[in-house]
Amino acid sequence: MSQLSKQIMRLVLLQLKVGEDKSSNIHNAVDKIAQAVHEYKPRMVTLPECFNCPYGTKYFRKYSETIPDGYTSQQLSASAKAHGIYIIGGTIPELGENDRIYNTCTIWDPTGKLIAKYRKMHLFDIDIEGGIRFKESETLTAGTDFTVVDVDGHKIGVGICYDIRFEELARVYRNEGCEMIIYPGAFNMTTGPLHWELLQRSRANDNQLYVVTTSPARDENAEYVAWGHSTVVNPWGQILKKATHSEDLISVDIDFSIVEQVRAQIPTFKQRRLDMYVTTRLK
Ligand SMILES: NC(=O)CC(=O)C(=O)O
Repeated sequence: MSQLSKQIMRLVLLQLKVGEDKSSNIHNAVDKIAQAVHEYKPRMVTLPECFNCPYGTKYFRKYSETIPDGYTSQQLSASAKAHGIYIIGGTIPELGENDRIYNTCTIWDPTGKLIAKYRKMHLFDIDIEGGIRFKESETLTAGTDFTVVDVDGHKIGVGICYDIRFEELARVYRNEGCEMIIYPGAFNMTTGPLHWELLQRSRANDNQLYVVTTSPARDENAEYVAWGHSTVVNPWGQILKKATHSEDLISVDIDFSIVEQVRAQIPTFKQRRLDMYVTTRLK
């Protein structure tokens, strides 16, 4: 598969329609991955949060699967191998140890091997008056591990949706040397217009790295209506590409040399006053 240079990586974001038919959701993802490869020859493809299952607590257990031997994992592994690409496998409800359910992202290398998985660390429990109430913790368990993968010498951190609100997680990834953070995510019609873009640009600017989000497409008839607008933000905090709210496929060439450029020109990381930020004050 094409690799433009060590510094440039072609990425395709797949903003997919998701409905109640699990098999169609999975096969749509597999077909769209093939289409993306045919049209753009990417090195990496990213999928949305909950791409095989509607986003809702009542669905998670029913749609859950073990990783890596469940059907969805097998399909992603086969796609990564057939096309010789990395796949950031959005998320699926994972049936884990002790019958617990996690919201989990799987990451596949071009041989079809599962190189990492990430379980959503901050569960989406909110209650906005006149807006939206959602409580992932009714059915999900929070993850406890950070996930960094190395792709062609570039470190990429993984978070999921609500995780983007926590600057500490992004900072951990920056401290680990990440040049990009990928967040599969499904914001909604209340928080999407308010915060989706703001948070992506904030995390990118705070940490001087690329931020990539991949959302399900909007379905006005679903119980949870996703905001859409999968996005790529560069380390300057500028939006490079943004999808609409419908099913969409966007391709972008990531230039990792920009990371170095921004960090050299605005060296905030080195200028931090770690002597002043006493941890108790941050609590
Ligand atoms: N769905 C999420 O996890 C997060 C979200 O919609 C928000 O933070 O807003």
